[in-house]
Amino acid sequence: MNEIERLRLQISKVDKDIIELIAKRQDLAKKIGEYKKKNNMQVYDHAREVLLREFHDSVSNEHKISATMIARIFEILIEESRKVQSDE
Ligand SMILES: O=C(O)C(=O)C[C@]1(C(=O)O)C=C[C@@H](O)C=C1
Repeated sequence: MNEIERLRLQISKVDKDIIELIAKRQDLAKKIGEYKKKNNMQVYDHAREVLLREFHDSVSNEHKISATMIARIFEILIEESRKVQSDE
């Protein structure tokens, strides 16, 4: 295997980890959705989303990667959580 093949194999493994972690996140969001339903809580929680944004910015900065890029990714993930919770 040459260098680019080795690197591409590593990228595929990382992508698999990312997908598995996204599935785990969605599962947790579903459980939160059930809790919210039982306790008559709204799906959208602005304060929590503000806190998450600060947390994601801080972790992005620690790793010296674009906080804007990470914010865009989490926008999609959190939108999906809200969708999953509203579908229940
Ligand atoms: O923490 C919650 O209350 C969630 O429902 C999870 C989550 C998220 O995906 O992180 C989703 C929707 C809320 O507006 C805030 C956060």
